[in-house]
Amino acid sequence: MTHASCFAPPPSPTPPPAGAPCLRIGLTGGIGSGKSTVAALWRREGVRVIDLDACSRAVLDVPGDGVEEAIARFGEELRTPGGTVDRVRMARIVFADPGARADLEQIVLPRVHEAVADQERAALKAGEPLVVHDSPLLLETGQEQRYGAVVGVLARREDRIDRVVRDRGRTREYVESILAAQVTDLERIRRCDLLILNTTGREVLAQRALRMLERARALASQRAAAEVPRPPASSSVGRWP
Ligand SMILES: CC(C)(COP(=O)(O)OP(=O)(O)OC[C@H]1O[C@@H](n2cnc3c(N)ncnc32)[C@H](O)[C@@H]1O)[C@@H](O)C(=O)NCCC(=O)NCCS
Ligand SMILES: Nc1ncnc2c1ncn2[C@@H]1O[C@H](COP(=O)(O)OP(=O)(O)OP(=O)(O)O)[C@@H](O)[C@H]1O
Repeated sequence: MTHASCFAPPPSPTPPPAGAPCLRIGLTGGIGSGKSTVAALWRREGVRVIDLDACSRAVLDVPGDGVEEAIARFGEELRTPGGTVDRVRMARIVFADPGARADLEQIVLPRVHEAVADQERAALKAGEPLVVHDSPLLLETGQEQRYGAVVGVLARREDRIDRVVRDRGRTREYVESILAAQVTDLERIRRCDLLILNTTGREVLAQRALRMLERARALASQRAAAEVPRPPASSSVGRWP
């Protein structure tokens, strides 16, 4: 697994630093699972959500040192006329080659980490009681111990493929190449504290998302109050509703 080396978790368990937002919840899920939809619903409830995919996109979509490092590694032919990185070509390269993907992660993930830390500081300054990380690679990068609760979103493989093809105009092959780079659903079930099943329509998803927000908040509060570290993955099996 290449992710961990460039996005190494801090020593665990990590108590929040003095004055830090007291609760931190992780929201994760594979491509097209509905994680951003859940994040949007939580935002509408007034929760501060930090979007790690957005932080990641900002590295390659804004001309600057991240773009230059990526171009130096992958070649001038990936530079767009606007001076950013051609994401479609980059996706073709890195989702076909784990070594290339590891190189890109070495460039992007430390910058994502910095952007997240900045946003956490802003949340702290604003006195937010809760921060959610919408973090697609939370499990792949072994970050569970940083969170009071980890919520996973699951959906059927075929629904996920159909939705990304339909809503983002990408090919089935693109989605499948990304699915192969992410942890399996079984692994998500094993390692998340709570799961949201996105297996029907948007209305049901909205109800489940709101219910799960309260459960996650309660679990994180409970652990914080008891100063109980998050248990290792094996003991979270079977804890989903
Ligand atoms: C390869 C890139 C340019 C492709 O861009 P594109 O616009 O096609 O995809 P987008 O970023 O919207 O991601 C699409 C899906 O792939 C997932 N994904 C992105 N990077 C990775 C990765 N390294 N491993 C597994 N899944 C990934 C995303 O979570 C999302 O579900 C881009 O995904 C990227 O820069 N990835 C490396 C940085 C990274 O690991 N980001 C993950 C979030 S911190
Ligand atoms: N229950 C649902 N019914 C219909 N469409 C849905 C449902 N849930 C999500 N979608 C749609 O499926 C697509 C994927 O959802 P979303 O963007 O929330 O997934 P994601 O997990 O954030 O994906 P990614 O990690 O690739 O960004 C979106 O276009 C979203 O509007």
